[in-house]
Amino acid sequence: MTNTTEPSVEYVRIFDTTLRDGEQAPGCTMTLEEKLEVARQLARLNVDIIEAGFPAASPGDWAAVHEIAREIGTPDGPIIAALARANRDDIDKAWSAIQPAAKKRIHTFMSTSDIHLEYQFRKTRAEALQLIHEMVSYARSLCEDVEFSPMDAGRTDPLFLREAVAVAVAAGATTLNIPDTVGYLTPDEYGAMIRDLRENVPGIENCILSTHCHDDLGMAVANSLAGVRAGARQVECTINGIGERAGNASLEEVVMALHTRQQYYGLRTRINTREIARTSRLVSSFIGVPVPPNKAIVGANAFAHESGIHQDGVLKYRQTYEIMSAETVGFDSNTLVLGKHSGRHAFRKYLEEKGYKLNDDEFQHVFARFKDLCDRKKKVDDRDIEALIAGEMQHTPELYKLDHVQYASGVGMIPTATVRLIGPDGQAKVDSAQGTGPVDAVYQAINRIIQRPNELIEFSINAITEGLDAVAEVTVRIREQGSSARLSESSSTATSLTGRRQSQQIFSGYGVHTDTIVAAAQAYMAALNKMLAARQERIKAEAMAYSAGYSGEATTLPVDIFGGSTLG
Ligand SMILES: CC(=O)SCCNC(=O)CCNC(=O)[C@H](O)C(C)(C)COP(=O)(O)OP(=O)(O)OC[C@H]1O[C@@H](n2cnc3c(N)ncnc32)[C@H](O)[C@@H]1OP(=O)(O)O
Ligand SMILES: CC(C)C(=O)C(=O)O
Ligand SMILES: [Mg+2]
Repeated sequence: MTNTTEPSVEYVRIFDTTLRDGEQAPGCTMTLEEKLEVARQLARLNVDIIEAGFPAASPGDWAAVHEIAREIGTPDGPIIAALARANRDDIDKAWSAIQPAAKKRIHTFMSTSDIHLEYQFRKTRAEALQLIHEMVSYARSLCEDVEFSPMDAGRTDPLFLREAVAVAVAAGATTLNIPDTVGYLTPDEYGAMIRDLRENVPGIENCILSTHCHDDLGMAVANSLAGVRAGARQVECTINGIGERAGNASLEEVVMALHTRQQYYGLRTRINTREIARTSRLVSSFIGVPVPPNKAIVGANAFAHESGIHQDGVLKYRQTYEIMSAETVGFDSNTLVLGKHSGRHAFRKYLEEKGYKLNDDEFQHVFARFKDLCDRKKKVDDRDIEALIAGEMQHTPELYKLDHVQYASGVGMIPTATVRLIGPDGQAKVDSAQGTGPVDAVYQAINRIIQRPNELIEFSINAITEGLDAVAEVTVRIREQGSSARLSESSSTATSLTGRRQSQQIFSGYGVHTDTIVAAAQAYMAALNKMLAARQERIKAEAMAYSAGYSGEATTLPVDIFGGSTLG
């Protein structure tokens, strides 16, 4: 007898059928190499039994089972099982395929529900019992570890189910797997079915009872756990819950329920839970079926918190909103996702982790802009936040504030824009202009208000993130025109007072917004504000120099430093 058939109240065997029932799901077929890789990972996960396939289905299936038995079925490795219908040929193929494994199991099955017997098999109950007896005996004559499944047990007359299971036990089955093949039962019913068999089938106490639940009504995991509560000590399940139709009980959910609620179930598995996430990713990538984000245990959101209240709680004490840790199932850590529902605690923590040092004002300002961005953009990621902070870090003196921008442009239209700026005196100034395009129109309208001649020497636009709601990042560089000032960006005002002609100063500005034209307007305003602030500084410095007795040529005339009457 193998170790899996030793009775143990404490221990639940995990029978993984990803490579058999899982692979039966439409679109989930795997190549031999992929199956082998999954089997390697299942061994790392430490499952007790790998159902490697259905060798009679095709030569390819036989070869895959054989290869898995050879490589993975080591003495310390899992039991390698193969499925066979209740006929000699299938059983022979299963048996030959698992030969290389140190620990082998033949899993044979036969329907017991009236609906299957009458319509699919065209057999009487008596004929079915006879077949079960013959084929389990035959399998047992080959292999000491034989599992029998009464297919569609969930819809089988309970008294006949007792009889069928009793026949299989008498014929030498060591594991009795009770499938709810069509996912019809509720947890109460499934648990009662297992309990009934446990209490009424002679000899069952020497066998392992097993669950095999399908998810047609979304109850596969709950049913499996009800079976365990009723005495089952093997659970058949699949990675990510893949399998026929709506799938099987998901391995990760069953295992983590037993792990997390250990006190409730009083049971353990041998699974190395830290391998769960990796196994899930591997299977998902091979079958090309993504794991839904809200999938329990392995979904991208399973350990992610976006809402501010939850983030605040988790930051203060993790268990406030987590019943298990992400690390336990093999993720690096839980995540605090920054988004529309995030609060200041999480945003501050994020900035700290990224090494940003913002003072309180900057923080409040960036946070407000972040929330504003979240309202306009579905997914705000690191790059968006970097852009927001870069914008904040510009420290541009906002002499003129962009208060309103509106534009109209399109085929057959003359691009037109209206802008409203709040000036240094707090007064709103509105103007409109036409341009060669919407950006040009906006810039012309701004120029009409500020009236500070400048040359646009660089305009670059970049989509920071992907998608239609991407954030646009605009950088502009302008050069002041018509001023007698000839200062390089790095030169000091004192140097200018020497009257030496130097390269004209260049000012850059940066804007970020989901509306490209608004980002362009912000960038231009940032550059203009820098230009005006620099001019203001120069005027102040010259005034100080004159009052201190300087008598050389003036570079800037101290008239209205902001507006249109400024002399150049
Ligand atoms: C609930 C489950 O998951 S059951 C497992 C399902 N898995 C598969 O079906 C694996 C992939 N299957 C296959 O490749 C093919 O169906 C094969 C190779 C197994 C059989 O193919 P075919 O011989 O062409 O038969 P087909 O699939 O059309 O019909 C199934 C036959 O098996 C019989 N059968 C089904 N289950 C069993 C069983 N447990 N014991 C004995 N016979 C069975 C059916 O009655 C039918 O027999 P019939 O031809 O005498 O009517
Ligand atoms: C072959 C059996 C165990 C099965 O997959 C089912 O009945 O769902
Ligand atoms: Mg099944």
